[in-house]
Parts: sequence; structure tokens; C-alpha cells
Amino acid sequence: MTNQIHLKSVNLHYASAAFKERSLKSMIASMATLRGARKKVVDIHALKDVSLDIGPGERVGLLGHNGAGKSTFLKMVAGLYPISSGERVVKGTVRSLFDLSLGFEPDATGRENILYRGLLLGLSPKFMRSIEEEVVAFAGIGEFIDYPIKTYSAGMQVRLAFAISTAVGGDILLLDEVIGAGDANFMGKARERILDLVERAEILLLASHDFVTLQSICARGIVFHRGQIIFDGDIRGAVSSYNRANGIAV
Ligand SMILES: Nc1ncnc2c1ncn2[C@@H]1O[C@H](COP(=O)(O)OP(=O)(O)OP(=O)(O)O)[C@@H](O)[C@H]1O
Repeated sequence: MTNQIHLKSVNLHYASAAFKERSLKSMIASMATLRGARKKVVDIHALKDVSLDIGPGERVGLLGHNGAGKSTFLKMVAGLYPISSGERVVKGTVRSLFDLSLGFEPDATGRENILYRGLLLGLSPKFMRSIEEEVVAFAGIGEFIDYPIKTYSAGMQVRLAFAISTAVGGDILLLDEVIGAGDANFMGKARERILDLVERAEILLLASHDFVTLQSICARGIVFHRGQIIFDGDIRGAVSSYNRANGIAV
């Protein structure tokens, strides 16, 4: 099977329900202040008529201003968000580093969580046991690995989550730039490990505001603007297109 991503006229909407009041207090406050003049929140059309094909060996950078649609695009490719219309075909195992700290069981130990998270990623218990020691060594949290996750600091949780999620490569790697994995020493190690995953992946999609990194890793660049693709071509052209769209003189 050839790894590939095929999208045709894809649209994605976020339901306005996500913006509605969450608490009784905020509902009462808004009723008191906006009586009769309440603004109607409409659905957000986050991806508009997106069509493209990405094949084996491609390293693709995603550019765009804050809110342009890059993360939504990655999550749609990962299958986390359903599309409203169009065609989405993704062939190959997908790995991503979204929401690193989601899915931990707080009462279970770090070691037990390595197994649980592996199962969430669709990996077998036998395979997870075979990589357990390597993950433990990379996380570098000492004897805490045998304590419940609820006793961990935020940094320790990120280190363990990162160590698990990056232990196994995939055919298609989706990266959303923010990788604040602990202290400077760990950041260095984390970067190396990501570059290793990048090397091993057959297809890479990398969303970033760091154009130097994008240009050093990616050959192709796609620019998003208000949910639409406004440029799809070589990475240098993509940077120029981004600058033009955002009124940046070069
Ligand atoms: N879970 C969500 N629910 C509702 N709206 C969302 C959600 N996530 C993103 N949006 C909206 O969708 C649009 C695209 O956001 P997205 O996060 O994809 O942009 P981005 O290009 O990744 O931005 P950034 O560079 O800031 O990460 C924005 O208008 C945003 O407010």
C-alpha cells in the first residue's frame, strides 16, 4: 500500500455550541448584560474547499497566521475532526504529538501508563513491553516511574508523555510546532528524537511559524489564510506568499 493523503473539496465547520456559555453564572451574567441585543454565534467555517495530494517522500510545511487553520487541518488529516463535506483519503499509519498529556490514568503508575497509552495508539502489550525500558530511560524521571501519575509535576508528565508518543514512528507524521517538553537539557534531547522520527516517516506535515526550520526540513509549503489554501508549491514560494498575504515587506 502506498502511503498518501488525498483531499478533495474538504470543508470543516466547528459547531457554534463550542462557544456557548458553560456555566449557570456566565449565562445569568450574559442575560443581564445583553438582554435583547444578544449576538448570534454562527458556526466557524475553519477549512474551506481544501484539495490536495501528498505522496511518499514528501516533507510539507504548513504556514499561516494564528487561526488560519493549520492545526484544524492536521487534526482533520489525523481523523480527529470529522469533515462536513468533501473527500478525505489517508493511507498509512498516522502519528502525531497533539495533546501530549491527554489520556493518562492518574491513579496508575508511569509504567502502567506506558502500556495504556500504547494501547490507545493501537500497539500491542507485547510490543509496549519490548520498548518499555527505552521509554523509561528517555523520560528520565527516576524512581517516579513506579509512582502514580498524580504525584508527578507538570514537567514530568510531559516528559513521560513525550517519551511514549515518540518511541514509535509512523508512515505519516503530523507535527504542530509547540513542543515545550521541560527543561533546556530535555528540549535538546526532544529535538533530536523528533528529527529521528522525521527521518523515519515517509510523509511529514509540519505546521510552524519558524520559517528557518521549515525551509531546512521541507521542500513543499502550503499557506493557509482564513481556512483556505492560498499557495501550494515550493517552500520558498510559500514563505513569500505568507509574507504578501500578511502585509510583511521583505
Ligand atoms: N476546538 C475548536 N472549536 C471551535 N473553534 C475552533 C476550535 N479550534 C480552532 N477553532 C477555530 O478555527 C479556526 C482555525 O484555528 P486553528 O487552530 O486551526 O488555526 P492555526 O492556524 O493552527 O492557528 P495557530 O497558528 O494560532 O495555532 C480559528 O478561527 C479558531 O478560532
